[in-house]
Amino acid sequence: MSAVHSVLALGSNLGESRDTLSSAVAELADHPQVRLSAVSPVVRTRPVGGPEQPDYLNLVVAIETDLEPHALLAHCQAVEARHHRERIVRWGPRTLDVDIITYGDLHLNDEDLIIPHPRAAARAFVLQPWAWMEPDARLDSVPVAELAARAEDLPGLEVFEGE
Ligand SMILES: Nc1ncnc2c1ncn2[C@@H]1O[C@H](COP(=O)(O)OP(=O)(O)OP(=O)(O)O)[C@@H](O)[C@H]1O
Ligand SMILES: Nc1nc2c(c(=O)[nH]1)N=C(CO)CN2
Repeated sequence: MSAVHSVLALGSNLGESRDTLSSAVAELADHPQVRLSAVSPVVRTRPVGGPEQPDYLNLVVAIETDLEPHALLAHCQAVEARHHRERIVRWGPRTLDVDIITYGDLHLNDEDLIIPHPRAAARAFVLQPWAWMEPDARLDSVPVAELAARAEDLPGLEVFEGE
């Protein structure tokens, strides 16, 4: 089977977020069945949902992978765990969050894994860095740049590094 193109979104708003994101990208790529193909600029974003909490740093990456979706989720969660990710409050602050946004054209709705990520289409903190990384990208056939322009959290987003 040929490798599948997948987009992952990373976020951090506790600890040394910039360093955490850099090591997380390296750790995601450090797998025999994962090849990193692109990394977006880093953006600083206002928290969407949840309690009052610090701003986030967010980025997205594109990978080519032979891992099947649940194995990829397990790999993402192992990387989160290495950064002492704890889930205390829904949408609350975290040292590291890694979400699977797309996995080829797959649509999946399992108890523990929904692809495309169900909230990605409304989140500028995912869509804008993705559109910068892959200007022709589409999510369910809608251009990602268009979705980003419509997202309510776009005004709070600024480039932190890389553009
Ligand atoms: N596409 C996906 N990527 C990552 N996790 C997913 C996905 N779909 C479902 N999940 C499930 O969501 C669970 C909760 O994830 P998590 O605690 O990271 O949510 P969250 O980051 O607080 O909120 P959100 O899902 O809105 O980003 C995970 O344990 C995982 O099983
Ligand atoms: N700005 C921003 N807001 C969020 C984020 C995030 O990564 N960035 N992640 C969330 C849960 O996944 C909830 N809210």
